[in-house]
Amino acid sequence: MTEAIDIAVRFAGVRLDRGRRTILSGIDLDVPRGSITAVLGPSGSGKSTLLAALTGELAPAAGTVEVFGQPVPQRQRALLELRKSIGVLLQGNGLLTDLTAAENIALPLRTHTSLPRPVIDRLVAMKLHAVGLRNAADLYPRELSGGMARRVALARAIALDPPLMVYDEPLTGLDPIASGVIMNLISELNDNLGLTSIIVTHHVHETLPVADRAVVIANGRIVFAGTPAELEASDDPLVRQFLRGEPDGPIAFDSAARTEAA
Ligand SMILES: Nc1ncnc2c1ncn2[C@@H]1O[C@H](COP(=O)(O)OP(=O)(O)OP(=O)(O)O)[C@@H](O)[C@H]1O
Repeated sequence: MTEAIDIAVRFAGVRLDRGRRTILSGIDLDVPRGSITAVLGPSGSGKSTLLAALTGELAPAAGTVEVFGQPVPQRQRALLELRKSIGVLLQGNGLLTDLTAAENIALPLRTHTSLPRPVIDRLVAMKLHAVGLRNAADLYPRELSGGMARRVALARAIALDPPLMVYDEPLTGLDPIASGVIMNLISELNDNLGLTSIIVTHHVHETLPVADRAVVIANGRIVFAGTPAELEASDDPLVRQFLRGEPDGPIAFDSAARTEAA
């Protein structure tokens, strides 16, 4: 087996700019196939920007981003193909309010496949089962708790059986019990379906237990990459400041983040 086959996502010498501003630079990162990688960092550090490069929303100003050995394409058609292999769970869930849970999950199947209705119904039932919501098929988003809605969004994200899952702040707005359920599901789905998962979050303590690898972003670069145990043991002042959530230290919080926190 070649090395490329074992690597699901590779960033090599990547610089990411927003307008004239460089948000991240010198990004070298390998995400092993089958792993769960937690991407951690303070608000405004560039975690979502990193994801945008992975899904092709933002082209790197320098370096290369590869998904399953292929450079993330710039051309729209090739990009749409790539995106079918990446399941994305966004903070806001993005469920359509006038569709039931089952109809929301069926949407990507209807849009991207020509499978007959009974097959789609079957697949939707399987996805609902996978997230533990077999009985919620006919409920509308307004009838779901926050944790249930997140699970429906997760079922929709895996509808097309993408080999790579990307989670952007999957715990936002959830109480500790619902958070535990979601983290367990992310971990179970990764193992049972043979996925690779990248979780962008500032919920360090909830995420590290299910992660194989952790990456910390701060001050425009990767300041740590290793196992969760290595992260906990790190004596790097930047890492310690982030883990302890201290406002003062070597991490320079940008003004946008400061305004948000105020
Ligand atoms: N579309 C955009 N146009 C211009 N600047 C942007 C855009 N998106 C993000 N930024 C800026 O890039 C920086 C990094 O933002 P990003 O959202 O990637 O950080 P983050 O670590 O995901 O933050 P959070 O944890 O708050 O979601 C911020 O200073 C932000 O203001």
